Amino acid sequence: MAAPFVPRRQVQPRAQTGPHAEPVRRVLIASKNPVKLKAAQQALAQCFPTLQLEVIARDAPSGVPDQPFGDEETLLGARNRVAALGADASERGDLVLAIEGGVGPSAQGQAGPVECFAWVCVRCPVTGAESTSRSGSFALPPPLCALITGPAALELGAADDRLFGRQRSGQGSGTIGRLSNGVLDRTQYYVQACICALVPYMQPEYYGEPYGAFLGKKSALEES
Ligand SMILES: O=P(O)(O)OP(=O)(O)OP(=O)(O)OC[C@H]1O[C@@H](n2cnc3c(O)ncnc32)[C@H](O)[C@@H]1O
Repeated sequence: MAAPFVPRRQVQPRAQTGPHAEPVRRVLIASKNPVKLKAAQQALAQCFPTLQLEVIARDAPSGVPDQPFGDEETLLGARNRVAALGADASERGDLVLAIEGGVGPSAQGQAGPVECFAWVCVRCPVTGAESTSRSGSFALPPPLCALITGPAALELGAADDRLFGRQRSGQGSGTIGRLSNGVLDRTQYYVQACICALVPYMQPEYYGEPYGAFLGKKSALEES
C-alpha cells in the first residue's frame, strides 16, 4: 500500500523578535478603492495567518477603458496595474495584487445576459511569478445594461448610482450588494477571487519555485 501523503509544512515558526524574527511582507494593492483594499486585506490575512503583512494601496493605471468590456480587456487591466506597480523599484513590494472589475457577454453569447465579474492578478516582482483568477459572475438586469451600453454608456458604478439613487456605490456594497439585497457585498464577492489568485503562493512546492519567494522571504540577518 502506498505511504499516506503528508504535506510539508509551509512556514517554519520563527522567533517573533530579534534578528531571526519573521520578516514583514510588503503587499501592494493596485487601487485606492476601499472595497478592493479591504477584500485584498481579508484574503491575505486568511491565506497567510502566520505572516506579518504590510498592505499598501497605490494608484496604478489599468491601460484599458474605465469600464473594461469582456474577459480579455478586464484581465489585461488587472495585469497592467500589477505590472505598473511591480516595475516601480522604489516600492519594493513582495507581492502586488490588482482587481479589475469588468462587464461582458456570458458564455451563452448574444443569447445570454450581460454579466458582471472581476479578474484578479497577483505578481511577485522579485521572481516575476504571476497568477490570475476570475471571480464568479452575475447577470446585470436590463435597466442597468441599457445604461452601460450605447453611445452615452456609463461606467457600471455610475449606472448603478443613477438607477438605484445612490452615491459611489462601487466603493460601498457595489452592484452585487444592491441586487442581492446585501446577501453578498462587493468586498466579499472579491475576497474569494483574491484567495483563488493567492493559492499558488500558498503552495509553491506544487506550483514551482518562483511562487516560493513570498513565503520564503528571509529575515535581514539571514539575508546578510
Ligand atoms: O479605483 P478603481 O480601482 O479603478 O476601482 P473602480 O471600482 O472604479 O474600477 P473597476 O474597473 O474595478 O470597476 C469598473 C466599474 O464597475 C463598478 N462596479 C460597481 N459595483 C460592482 C460590483 O458589484 N462588481 C463589479 N464592479 C462593480 C465600479 O464602480 C466601476 O464603475
